[in-house]
Amino acid sequence: MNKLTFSKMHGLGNDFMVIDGTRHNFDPHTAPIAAWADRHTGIGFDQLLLVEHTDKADVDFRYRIFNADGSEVQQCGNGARCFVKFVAEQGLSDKHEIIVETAKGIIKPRLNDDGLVTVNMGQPRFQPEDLPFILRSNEQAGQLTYIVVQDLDSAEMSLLSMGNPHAVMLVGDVETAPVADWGAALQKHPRFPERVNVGFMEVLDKHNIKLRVYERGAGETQACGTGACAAVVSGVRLGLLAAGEPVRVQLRGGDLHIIWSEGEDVMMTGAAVKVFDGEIAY
Ligand SMILES: N[C@H](CCC[C@H](N)C(=O)O)C(=O)O
Repeated sequence: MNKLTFSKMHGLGNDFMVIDGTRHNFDPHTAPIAAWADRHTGIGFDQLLLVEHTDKADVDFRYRIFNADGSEVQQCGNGARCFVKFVAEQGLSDKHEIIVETAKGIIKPRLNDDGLVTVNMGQPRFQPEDLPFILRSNEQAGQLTYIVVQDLDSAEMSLLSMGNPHAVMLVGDVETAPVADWGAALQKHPRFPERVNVGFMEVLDKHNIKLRVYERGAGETQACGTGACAAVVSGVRLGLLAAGEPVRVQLRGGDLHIIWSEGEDVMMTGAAVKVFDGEIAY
């Protein structure tokens, strides 16, 4: 039997089991992640976050992310804010800003004096191979939007990567948006060989949006950090949101503030909360 200590944390209700892989000999490929993720018979979380050592120069930690279905993915924005708070609370670093290696790039989370966390999420990517998605013969790479056809309906979507893949569509009202059925269908649409996170964005004005996200491998979550970044990038590119100025993203679980302009890194600021510490034998 293995004994494993962990912290339960969340970023705006997007919740995590966080494990210190520098102190535990933890193998994510044999651990029962999907069983632990179950909210009735397990611990209950959207993603499992793993802190690991890295041998890369100028990088403090490696950050690995596993969805509730057990799939390992490239990025998690809400998780990044919890990651830096966990690292500080566990005494793994005394830095306020750490440099973190993920499967698809470097991010820099920073603990602010006001208790919020700001993360440099790096640059968005727009090429088909970045997500990946399959380009149709009548489309060009780097288009602002693409028409994704699902059964007899079609949706005009922005397609981009924040390290993980996102498809963002504009809706008139997030409350009535077809999140459950379109989210589930588009998440596994054949155009996305590694599936995709599906965002439903309602633009209120140049500095405010509402957003719901049906996450790959987890379903609709209370909030999605990379989804909020992808929505703001999409809105700025479409000329609907202010470039280089804070945009307030209202998610089910609370607000994130995102800043982006063409060619720049995406900056995300929001809360990170530790709920409890736990131990599990498996
Ligand atoms: N479901 C995502 C990973 C978690 C992203 C989300 N929780 C965030 O805060 O960015 C994916 O499969 O790419």
